[in-house]
Amino acid sequence: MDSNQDRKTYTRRDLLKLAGAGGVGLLLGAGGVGSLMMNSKTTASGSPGTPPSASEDIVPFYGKHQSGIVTPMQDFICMGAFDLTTTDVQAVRELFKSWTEACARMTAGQGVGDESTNAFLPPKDTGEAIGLLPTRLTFTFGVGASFFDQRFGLAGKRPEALIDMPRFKGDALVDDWSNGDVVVQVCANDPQVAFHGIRNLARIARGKAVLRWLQQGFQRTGAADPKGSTPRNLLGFKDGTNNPDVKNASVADEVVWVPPTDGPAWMTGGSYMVVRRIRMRIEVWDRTSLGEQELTFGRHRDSGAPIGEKDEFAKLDFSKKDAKGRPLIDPASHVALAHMEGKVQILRRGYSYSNGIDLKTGQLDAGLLFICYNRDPRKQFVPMQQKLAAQDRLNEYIVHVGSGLYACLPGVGQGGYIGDTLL
Ligand SMILES: C=CC1=C(C)c2cc3[nH]c(cc4nc(cc5[nH]c(cc1n2)c(C)c5CCC(=O)O)C(CCC(=O)O)=C4C)c(C)c3C=C
Ligand SMILES: [Fe+2]
Repeated sequence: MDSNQDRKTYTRRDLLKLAGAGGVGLLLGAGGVGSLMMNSKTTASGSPGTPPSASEDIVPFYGKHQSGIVTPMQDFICMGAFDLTTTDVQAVRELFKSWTEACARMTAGQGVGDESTNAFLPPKDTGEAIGLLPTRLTFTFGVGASFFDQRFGLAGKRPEALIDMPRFKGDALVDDWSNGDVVVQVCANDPQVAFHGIRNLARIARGKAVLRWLQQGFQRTGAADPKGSTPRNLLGFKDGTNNPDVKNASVADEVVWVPPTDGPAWMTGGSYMVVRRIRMRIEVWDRTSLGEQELTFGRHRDSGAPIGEKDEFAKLDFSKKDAKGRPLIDPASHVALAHMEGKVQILRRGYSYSNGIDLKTGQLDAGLLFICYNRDPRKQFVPMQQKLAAQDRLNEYIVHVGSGLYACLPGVGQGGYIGDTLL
């Protein structure tokens, strides 16, 4: 590494401005952003005790609702479920307090805990996010049905909507990839920042909780698609086109947030998160004709438009017929069924995953980490999935292998902690 001679000192804000203008590449040689940031006046983000980085990289952790639900999707996810190993509810409360503190710091671009200077102790922060911006890091916590079993004396507080998920036709669920006492969805625009988030939560949990399952996921990055068009799933189709517009608060209230009238009171402002790990039979799909693929979804692959239309956002009109009088959008297509006659909506927030290959078959182990939020899964996700599981043309190409339903806690106020309305 060269010396600091002749190096102009840039603030983080300077750097972000240049990045926005596309100037960083011109300004920096192979030493790149990291070296410049480490030598700049501001200490590297991620090192304990440093000031927060530029606001555009921060999604506030504290608020009425948890972030990571209606806030815009980031490019990467690292999601895991923990099983509690303690049976002491006070220890769970302490864990949730420690997690809150760590999340508030990490989302603000700081490391976990105070700076570690004792060479004889392991550092408090694991270090892989030192020098990295928080890249809109969010943490979203939920508790599963097992959180309300006899261990913590919370059985009376289990929400009625937190049902045991029914078995759906075709399910091939693996227990190791399902359920869990506490789920944490960690999203960021950098995979290492997201991984650092969940890794440090697991570290803090030592002696109180262990990871039961973990799944990383991705979508196209902002760098590859600066316009931010609808991302494509691994079957090549635009996925998310007809998601409800939750920027509109009344839509979010209708579809996502638990109102006081639904109860229990501690869930007001929370939501229910459904996770389905859905493996895709990619090799079969890749041998399927374009016509069949489009028939399966009810949309054109390249434009994302409903069959017979040109515009991705054209209204789905199931009454339209072709020259032979057959519906343009097949009634057994994915969108025709998932549309639920326009009466039921969910907020989808899924990511593609790729876990290498299945060593037994040599086939790709890849698919969709399907995540959705809804106000009451008994009225939204469950009837929708029942219909899809029974009739969807897409079922030929997918299999559900993991599942979880979680009560997503309300947001945390300053000075509060995750789950403080429940614990
Ligand atoms: C039970 C809910 C749903 C599951 C499970 C699900 C799996 C799944 N979906 C795709 C790809 C697409 N889904 C699309 C639309 C769509 N999907 C659901 C629900 C589930 N999908 C809904 C509610 C909708 C919107 C229906 C509407 O009213 O228009 C689309 C089309 C584009 C879009 O609107 O997003 C695609 C593509 C896959 C690959 C998959 C399982 C692997
Ligand atoms: Fe779908």
